[in-house]
Formats: sequence, C-alpha cells, structure tokens
Amino acid sequence: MSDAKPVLEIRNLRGGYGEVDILNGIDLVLREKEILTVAGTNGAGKSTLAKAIVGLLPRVTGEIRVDGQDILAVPTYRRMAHGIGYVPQVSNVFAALSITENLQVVAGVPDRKRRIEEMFALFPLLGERRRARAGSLSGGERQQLAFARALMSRPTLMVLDEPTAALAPAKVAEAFALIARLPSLGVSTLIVEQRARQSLAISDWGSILDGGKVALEGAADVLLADPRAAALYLGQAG
Ligand SMILES: Nc1ncnc2c1ncn2[C@@H]1O[C@H](COP(=O)(O)OP(=O)(O)OP(=O)(O)O)[C@@H](O)[C@H]1O
Repeated sequence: MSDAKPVLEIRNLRGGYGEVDILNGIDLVLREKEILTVAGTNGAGKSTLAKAIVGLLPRVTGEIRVDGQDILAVPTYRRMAHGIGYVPQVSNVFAALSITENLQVVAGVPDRKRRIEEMFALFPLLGERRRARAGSLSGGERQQLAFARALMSRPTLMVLDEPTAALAPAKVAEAFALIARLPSLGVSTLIVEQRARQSLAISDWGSILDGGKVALEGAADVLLADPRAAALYLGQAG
C-alpha cells in the first residue's frame, strides 16, 4: 500500500436494484492522485459499484467514505459538493447544446467563466469548436466533452464507467492517455473497465470483481503479471 491519503474508502458495500444483491460486500481503497481499475467478468457488478458511489443505486448498505466522510446517505445531486465527478457510460453530454453550453449548465461551479477557459486550455479541440453542437462531435470528441463536464466542478475523485466502451478502437489509446493525466490535475480516479489490461497499464491499483465481491486485488503491475488474473479475468495479452 502507498502512504498517500485515502480519498475513497469502501467497506462491506452491499446492495442492488430489486430484492437481489448485486454487490455482496465490497471493500476497496483509492488514495490521493492514484488510479484504481475495477475489472471483472460481465455482470460482476462493476457498473453497479460506480452507480453506488455516485448515489444512483436504489438499495445500498455499508460505508462509502470520501475524504473521510461517509456519504452513503448523501443524495446524488449533493455528492458533487463532496468532490465527486462522474462520467457515465452513455448519455454523458447534451447533444442539442453547444460545447460551451454543455459546460455552462454544470451546476455549482464557482468562477464558471474561468473554469470553462481552463477546460478549453486542457482540451484545445473543444475550445476550437466551442460553438459546435455536441451532437455533431465524434465519439472521441464527445468523450472529451464528458470529461470536461465532469472536471468543471474541480472534483477530487473521478468515477469513470467504462470510458472506452463507446469509442472507435483507434481512439481507445487516446482515452487512456487522457485518463493517465488526471493525477497530475490532482484528481484520484476509479475506472470501471472491460479493457482490463489497458486500464491496469495506466493504473496504480486494481480490484477484480467476481459475483459482486473482490476476487483479486493489488498493485496494477502485479495483477498484470498474475497468472490467475490472466487466466480468469484479463483475457489474452496483447
Ligand atoms: N437497472 C438495473 N436493474 C436491474 N438489474 C440490473 C440493472 N443494471 C444492472 N443490473 C444487473 O446487475 C448485474 C450487474 O450488472 P453491472 O452492469 O454492474 O455489471 P458489470 O460488471 O458492469 O458488467 P458489464 O461488464 O457486462 O457491463 C447484472 O446481472 C445486471 O443484469
């Protein structure tokens, strides 16, 4: 374990959508300016975990601490104030609005004009096309806008739900390169990802879920070299 301060601590997290539990007692820790990949088989509960962290899972028990504060009872719309940014798998931008408008409508951003310019400095392509409708953007550009929207509120914790799922294969490496920059912006990041090898390659830590539980966890490079992880969860190398 590193010595960095924990930003996200999850203890004995259980819950689901209806009667049946999808999360069956998850524990994990994400530390300051680190990246944690949550991988696992289809249906293991990865996206459900992301939803629980941002407050979108209807039934959940256990502990979710952000910067030491238990946020389990905090409603979704107030979790942003606790420093959480979220990029959902789909519907992550407003297609009918321009790029600038997509950034303007993010609630609760102090010094909004300056923050928008900071986003354009970070994503020059968005700045160049600021008046374009989001619906006219490519998948990769749309995703940059989704990231910019999530970063507007200056989060300390980013939750990314399968950030490469909707991208053309040629854009995947670019997306991981973008995520790899988040720690330098002071952001700790939890990535839920099916492309486990590529995601672990830019991560400090990994947790592999199976049946709503953590089946394997550890330093990302150790997991990448672990034959059990390779055989059961990571697929073929390369
Ligand atoms: N809104 C929902 N209502 C009811 N059940 C759901 C809902 N969303 C997901 N589930 C169920 O919860 C289980 C876990 O789904 P989840 O999306 O968390 O898996 P995942 O690990 O992200 O899988 P994948 O990699 O295939 O996206 C699945 O059995 C799924 O059918």
